Amino acid sequence: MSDDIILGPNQYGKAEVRVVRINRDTPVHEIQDLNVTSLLRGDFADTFLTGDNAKVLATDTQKNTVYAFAKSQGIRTPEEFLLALARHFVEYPEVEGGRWSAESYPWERISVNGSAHEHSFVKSKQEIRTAAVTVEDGVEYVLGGFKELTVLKSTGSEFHGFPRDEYTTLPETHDRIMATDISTRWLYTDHTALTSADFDVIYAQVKQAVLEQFASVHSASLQQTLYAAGQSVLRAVPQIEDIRFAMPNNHHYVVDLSPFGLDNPNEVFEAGDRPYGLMNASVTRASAREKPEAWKWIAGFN
Ligand SMILES: O=c1[nH]c(=O)c2[nH]c(=O)[nH]c2[nH]1
Repeated sequence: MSDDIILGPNQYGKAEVRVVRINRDTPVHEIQDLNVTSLLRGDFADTFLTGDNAKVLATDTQKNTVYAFAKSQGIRTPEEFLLALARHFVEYPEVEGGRWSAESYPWERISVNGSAHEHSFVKSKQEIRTAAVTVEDGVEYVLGGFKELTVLKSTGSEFHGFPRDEYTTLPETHDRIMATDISTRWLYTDHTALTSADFDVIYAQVKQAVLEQFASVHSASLQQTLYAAGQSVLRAVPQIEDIRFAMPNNHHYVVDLSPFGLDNPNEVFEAGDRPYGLMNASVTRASAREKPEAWKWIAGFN
């Protein structure tokens, strides 16, 4: 009896390969600390359908390749490292494309008597940098990004003018705390023209533009702040054509202190945990073709 079940889109590989690369070419060491995932797409139906592994490049081999490339190519930026891996793996005849992605954890030099130490570091997490390279139909797509950049402003945020129905209890506010953990990914238009320095420079430009907008926009909604941040990035960085955000609204509730005979003009808050508002949007150049290939299976951004 035949049925109508088929194998749909698929990929496989090694997730979360933790690689730390020290560059010791001079006494001033450099560190790159990545969490790399390699996922291959291509002529791999056999192993799913029958368990025939003749075409399967083992996930263990993919992991080893990450470590070997960290030595032989070095890691200048996450984006460049992932591009090198992608270009290597697509050389295999059964590999039609794939996704190579990374998180990058920041370390800064320990300061000793006011000087940056040569080989001692302290983890300096404000945010986690992310990168992803996708190859589909011979085209490379490069996403930069970061996640978990936690920000708060203690005034300069309002929320009112929303419709009220029988379930609405939220009071209108003209002064509130606004707080969020910014996650963003952006698509490079022409990554082939970028050098490693540019990837780092653009990363810093994006982060600065996003932070500046968060601080300086007098916000009528978190959605407005999100769009302003995206607009500012696209104006500042011509190499980016699409930037997407996920922003939870980390609510802060004014505590009612009147039972204790105390007033509370936005000074004491209960930091909410769950539930939280959640804003997702992409901000793009109207002239740019949509590129769903770059975003497919990027959780929360597609
Ligand atoms: O910035 C906000 N946007 C909303 O859509 C919303 N909804 C809500 O309850 N509070 C807020 N705040």
